[in-house]
Amino acid sequence: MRAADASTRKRARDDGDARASSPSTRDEDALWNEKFAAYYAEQRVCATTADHAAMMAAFRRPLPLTFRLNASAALVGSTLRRLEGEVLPALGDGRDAAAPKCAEWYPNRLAWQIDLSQGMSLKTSDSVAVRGLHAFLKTATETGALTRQELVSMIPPLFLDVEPGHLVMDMCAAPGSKTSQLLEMLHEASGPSETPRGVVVANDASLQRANLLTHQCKRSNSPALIVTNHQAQLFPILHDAKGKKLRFDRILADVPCSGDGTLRKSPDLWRKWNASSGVDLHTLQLEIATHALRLLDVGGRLVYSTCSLNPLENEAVVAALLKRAGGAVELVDVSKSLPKLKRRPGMKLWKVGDVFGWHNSFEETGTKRQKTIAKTMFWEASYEQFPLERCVRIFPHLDDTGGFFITVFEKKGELPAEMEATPAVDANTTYRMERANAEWNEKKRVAPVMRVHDAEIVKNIKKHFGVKEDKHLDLSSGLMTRQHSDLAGVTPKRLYYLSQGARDVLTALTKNGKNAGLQVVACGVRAFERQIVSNVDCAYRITQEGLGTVLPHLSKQIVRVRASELETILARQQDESTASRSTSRTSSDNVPEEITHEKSIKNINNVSDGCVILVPKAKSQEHEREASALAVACWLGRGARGKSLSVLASKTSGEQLLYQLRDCIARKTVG
Ligand SMILES: C[S@@+](CC[C@H](N)C(=O)[O-])C[C@H]1O[C@@H](n2cnc3c(N)ncnc32)[C@H](O)[C@@H]1O
Repeated sequence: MRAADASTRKRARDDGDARASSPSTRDEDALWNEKFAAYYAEQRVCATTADHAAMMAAFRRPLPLTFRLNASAALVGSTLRRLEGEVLPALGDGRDAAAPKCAEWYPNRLAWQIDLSQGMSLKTSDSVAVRGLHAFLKTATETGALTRQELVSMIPPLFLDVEPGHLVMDMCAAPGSKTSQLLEMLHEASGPSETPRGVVVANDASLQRANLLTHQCKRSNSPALIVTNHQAQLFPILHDAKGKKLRFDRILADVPCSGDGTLRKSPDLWRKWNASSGVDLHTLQLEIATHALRLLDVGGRLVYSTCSLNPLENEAVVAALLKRAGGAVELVDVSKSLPKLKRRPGMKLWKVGDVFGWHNSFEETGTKRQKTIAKTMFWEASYEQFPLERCVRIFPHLDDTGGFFITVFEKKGELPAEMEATPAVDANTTYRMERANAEWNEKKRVAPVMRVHDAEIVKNIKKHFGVKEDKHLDLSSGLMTRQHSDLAGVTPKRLYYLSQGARDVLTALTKNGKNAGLQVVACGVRAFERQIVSNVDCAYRITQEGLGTVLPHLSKQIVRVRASELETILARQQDESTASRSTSRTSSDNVPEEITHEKSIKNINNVSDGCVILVPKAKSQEHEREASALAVACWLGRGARGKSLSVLASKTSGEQLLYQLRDCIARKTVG
């Protein structure tokens, strides 16, 4: 056992004591826990006393505001220009914030860090620049262009190396910041006009948190998302119709943990932390990681991560897993990935301690304590063979972040039989899992898991919108609903589109060909919505959320308009005063008043009433993608004032689209 060096610990605290120089808005005395400092000095998570002191000092400083722009958003360029050109320069004089920093290790300048002056509230600040930042963050977040996320939390998905066809599982996913990042990666890798073949299954044991995740990830408008509610360590083993195991290519196990790396964000932890914090979850973490390896395909990657510093939740879990797997998995050396990320290697040696003190071995630990202390927590000589230095440790003083731990595994072969054996499940749970589909997915109707059986519904949509199907869009098998569409007289309210991978998971079975009992909270993207109007020959309209998926496949009901015409329509939705209505119209006016150019008039006369998609004219072929990303779903109807167009997108989406349209007009990419 290593001797605790009291003087080292004292120095660590003294060197790290930032209280004298800190502003007084936070209760600085509350930002310290002697036992925490001593525990980690003894564990030697930092190699030197000075490093330990720097870590402790950094933990006492508030965390900067951080966010990430969505890389797969077609107009990410315009969001970045707005950020770098308007929002950040306004903060420029240093009064409200230190100079904003772009995280250099994150691809394409998409991750940012802003250190607001202490005590400054985004919402209620007196500063116009800070309120401008708040408004930007709010709109961009609501429209899915941006995610507020801690920098360290952005690392695990980057190490997963996701490809478009991958079946991806996020085992402990709520509230979902990493899930949305994974979805973005799946879409970005697929290309602009293609639906990814793969899926991200986002699971969480808490139904309440799974619902929160659904809400967060709705902004991704992705047909490749399934949200489930299972204990990750009991997630059903899935099989296809031929009885072959359906395994995942990529798995993220961002497991529940003591969270002591988040002290900067959650100062309450200073008071709550004790030496048993890292002990309580070790066994669950190991069970979740073990099951992750069962669900993973050979050749696949598992990323295990925690926001804890504690080796009992980190290296001890990794080493026990490697031992169990007996050579079937290896640690991936990611030292060359994200080269600008400041990191430290994993620990090769650790100790087991809790509120009762340090324990030399499992056998020496009293029976009372053995209830919480597990054998797998203890370091063993056989672990020397494992390259645990390949684990990645992030400390708050390295790059002004929280603390974090990440490990990347690759499955090289089948697991040993005793590890492969599905965890013992009691009869109640088996019964519940078998009944789950009926209970969850039909009676409660919480998720759109029923196929649209009525072929007429699909045929009608395809005909009305001139849908050209291919491997990226297959409405006949990809549309799902919450209601049985095969019952007489039922026209489901909403139709959701699911990627091929999402459908494969949703229809998967148990080994014996029974219903796999997936408890599905949400899935797919809402693509069509019922809107029955007497003179319109299709009972469904396209939603703005679904446009990204279906637009590349439509040949009818698309209207090319001038960018200025679309600008007027969107400005009117925002009640902009310049967009005033003309008063001289009558019901005989056959063209909406915003459509004034000859060619646009011809185009709008070529579509039938009902749902139409307005797309601004691209200035050249190379700007077609930008123009398509500005497409707006509208309703073309007739009222007392003649023909009119109303925007179907929400007002917030309209605001973002209007900003992006104006950006494209200024850059002359649409006209
Ligand atoms: C560290 S948080 C995950 C954060 C998330 N990955 C993100 O980036 O937003 C851990 C999550 O695990 C969930 N959880 C706890 N026990 C679980 C279990 N046995 N199986 C699955 N999820 C569990 C919690 O509800 C919590 O949402």
